[in-house]
Amino acid sequence: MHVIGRDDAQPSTPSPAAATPSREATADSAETIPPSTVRLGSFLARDGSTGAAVGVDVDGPHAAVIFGKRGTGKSYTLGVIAEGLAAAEGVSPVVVDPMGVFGGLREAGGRVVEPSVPPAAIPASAWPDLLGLDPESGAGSLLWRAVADTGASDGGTNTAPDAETGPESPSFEDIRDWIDASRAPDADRRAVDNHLRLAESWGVFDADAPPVASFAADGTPTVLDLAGVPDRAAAAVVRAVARGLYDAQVDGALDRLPWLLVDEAHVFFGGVADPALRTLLTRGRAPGVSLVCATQRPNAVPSVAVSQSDLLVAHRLTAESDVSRLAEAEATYLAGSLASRLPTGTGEALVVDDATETAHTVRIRERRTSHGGGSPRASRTRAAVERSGGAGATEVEMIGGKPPDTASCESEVPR
Ligand SMILES: Nc1ncnc2c1ncn2[C@@H]1O[C@H](COP(=O)(O)OP(=O)(O)OP(=O)(O)O)[C@@H](O)[C@H]1O
Repeated sequence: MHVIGRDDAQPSTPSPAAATPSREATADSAETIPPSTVRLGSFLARDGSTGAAVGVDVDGPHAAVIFGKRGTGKSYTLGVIAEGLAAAEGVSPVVVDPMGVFGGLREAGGRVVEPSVPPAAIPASAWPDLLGLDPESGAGSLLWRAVADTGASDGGTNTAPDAETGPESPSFEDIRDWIDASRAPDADRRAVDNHLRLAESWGVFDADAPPVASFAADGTPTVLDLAGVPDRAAAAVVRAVARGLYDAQVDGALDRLPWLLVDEAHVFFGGVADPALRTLLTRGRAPGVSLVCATQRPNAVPSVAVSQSDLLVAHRLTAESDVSRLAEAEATYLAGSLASRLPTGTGEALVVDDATETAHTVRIRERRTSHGGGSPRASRTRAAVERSGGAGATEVEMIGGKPPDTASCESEVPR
């Protein structure tokens, strides 16, 4: 098997896990999978035939991006990697699932949780931005001071959560009490109260929630189900989890290497989660935290996501701006443009490997667990099949993830 992300000429120091054969090997007896390797697929030749198996190294930490226009297989590929991580030793995958399409990972022993995080997991300085308040306004600075003084962390620079107990987190009630006792103008206090009620309504904060490192504590693949959760609330969870995993790993609180896999990653850059994701991209590999970001909008993720990634998986892209982001990955060792080498079929991808300084076309393997994504088809709804008398239909199902939830729209600040 050709292993991407591992330079065999300069092998990394083998971890204890490296000596253990992957559980994937027993799941797929037709092929022996080297230890600490996730099977990705097979080389794809120009004539459409497939060649030798291709795997991804998971012995060491990596930063990876998966690009592709809608329906080309990004989420599916992210799921393939998650499945492989679920079978590998010494790693703890955590999947951010904004569309509710990774529930099938239960079949690989995973758990799906509706995550809640302690308010302290978001630094006081980020709260005004999170709730849409100008930090320099009266209300914004009041909120900042209230969260800071009631004990929220400073973003993890010196109050990394303990894996067992975590830091003491203020509750919304504590923050409100502080504001009530302050001598701030009534208008500011009312504004902050309204915004706090909005944050409470998201249902993602809980002062008694376990520290976020617990999502990666025991190696069980964890899917953070954020379907139907407003974007800003989901971003708060991603910020808390990305930073929490980083801090826990720096503190040596985890006994496995955490992997954070983020689907629809463009939603999380540019908002409150942005600094934590950038930290993982630029500094995550030193302590051993991996990040995999999948997006259909490469132009909406920062350049640093491409420049810091040692692994790039590109499915079909057509938009000029997205293709130009891909061009940023064109290293001197790659002959010609990446865009001209992009495959066109669903589940096919160009894989650029910085470790071996090569690019290959790969057919991504099929999932062993069910995939919840895909495009709903009117022609395959129950109504359409019943009308046609069921002709040609072997199974009546709605293909796709969770239906859009009206609750997912950002609600207005309650008045
Ligand atoms: N490697 C593959 N092998 C077999 N089928 C695949 C593969 N990749 C994708 N598919 C098929 O293509 C469909 C679309 O894939 P996927 O849901 O990953 O698209 P996507 O690029 O994430 O799209 P979106 O942006 O809409 O989420 C899947 O439901 C699956 O049926």
